[in-house]
Amino acid sequence: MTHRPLWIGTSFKMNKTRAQSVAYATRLRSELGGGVPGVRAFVIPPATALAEVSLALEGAPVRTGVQNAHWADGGAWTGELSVPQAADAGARIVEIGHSERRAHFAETDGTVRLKVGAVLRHGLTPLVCCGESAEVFARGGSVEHVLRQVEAAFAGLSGTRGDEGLGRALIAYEPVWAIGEHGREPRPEDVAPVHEALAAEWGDRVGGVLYGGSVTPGNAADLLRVPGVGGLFVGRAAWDVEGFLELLRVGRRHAGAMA
Ligand SMILES: O=C[C@H](O)COP(=O)(O)O
Repeated sequence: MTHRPLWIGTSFKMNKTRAQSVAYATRLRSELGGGVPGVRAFVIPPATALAEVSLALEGAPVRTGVQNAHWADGGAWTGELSVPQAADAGARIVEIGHSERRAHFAETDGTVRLKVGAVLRHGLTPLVCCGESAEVFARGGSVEHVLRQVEAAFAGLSGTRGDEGLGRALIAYEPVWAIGEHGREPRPEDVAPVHEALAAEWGDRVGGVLYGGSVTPGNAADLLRVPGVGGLFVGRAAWDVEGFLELLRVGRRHAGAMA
C-alpha cells in the first residue's frame, strides 16, 4: 500500500521581520538538502517577507504560502492581497479561514468559499482551516460543526484526489480550544472523532487533512498516529527553525514506519 506524503508546515502568524524570516529559510534550506523522505514541508511567513523567503527557498524542497488572500484578482480593496499577487511573490499555498481570522476579521463560511474558488482558479493550493470552539467541543458537537464548515468551504466543487481542482486542496483541522498560548494540548482521543469523520467524507477528495493546535515535537508522533491525520500545521513550536526541523524529523520517522 502506498502512503501519501505527510504535509508538515508552519505559519509565522504576525511574527518575524524580513531578516528573521530569511534567516529561518536559509537555515532550513541548508539543513534539508534534497528533502525529507515522505514529507512535504511548507512555510507561511508574514506577507512582507513572502517574496524574499520564496527566493531563499527557490529550488528547495519547501513550499511557501500566504496567510490570507482576497477572492478578487484586483481592485479597490484597501489593505487586501490578491491570489495573483501572492503567487507573484512565490506563494503556492494560500491559508484560508484560520480561526483567528474568523474571530477577529469577520471571515465567514461564505468568504472562505469565495477564496477557495479564487485559489483553485489560479492553480494554487488552498489550505482551509476549520475547528470548533471549546463550548462546541464540550457539548459533543465537534464532528457536526467541522463537517459543516468544510462542506461550506467546498460547496459546489467536485473532483478527486490528484485532480487539478478540489484534489489539490488541504484541510487543517485546528480546534479553537487547542490553538495558541492559551490553548490546551489535545489528547489524541480528543481529535480522533473529527479526523475519522473528515477522512470518511473528504479523505479521497482532497490532497490531505492536517492537524493543528498546540503541536510540539513531544506530541507530534502521537498526533500523526491518529487515523486520518495526514500532516501537521504548527505555530509556536516551529517558530524557532530548530523546532521545525525536529518536527520534520518526527514526520520522517512516521513516514518511514508507515512505508
Ligand atoms: O497556524 C497554526 C495554528 O494556529 C496552531 O498554532 P499553535 O501551534 O501555536 O497552537
